[in-house]
Amino acid sequence: MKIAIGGDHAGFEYKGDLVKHLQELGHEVQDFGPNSPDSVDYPDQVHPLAESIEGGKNEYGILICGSANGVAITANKHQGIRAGLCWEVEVAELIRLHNDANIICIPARFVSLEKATAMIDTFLTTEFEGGRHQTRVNKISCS
Ligand SMILES: O=C(CO)[C@H](O)[C@H](O)[C@H](O)COP(=O)(O)O
Repeated sequence: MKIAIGGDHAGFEYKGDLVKHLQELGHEVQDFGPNSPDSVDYPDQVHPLAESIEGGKNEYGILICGSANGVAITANKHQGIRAGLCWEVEVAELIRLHNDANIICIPARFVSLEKATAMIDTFLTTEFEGGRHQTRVNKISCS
């Protein structure tokens, strides 16, 4: 799978380990940064990552920062994005199962690397359920 990953300085430490994990699983990973732990502004990484998914270059995205709220708010400004904030593995399953999310947002300051990894594995292996949920997803866009 083609996967985009990015976030801000608060997620930098986890991002390196997650890239390695995804590559070991055979995924093609595009890293949108940051490339150091120096403080950055998360929209600078989120917008190009979201555009790469809207344009079809990547299938799914992983955004990782401190609380995951800023990256989620920013990503969801894009019409073709459904970004879900996850803090439990079951939530990572539900954003795919019920919401057809194409980006998972991970709060690095509030979950362990092990949980972040498990959430990503679940996110990438869960299919959208469709049915009543497709009706709801179709109503999300408001413009
Ligand atoms: O919401 C956020 C960005 O998506 C995060 O919580 C940021 O990582 C956080 O706001 C960064 O705070 P800092 O004090 O500048 O490290």
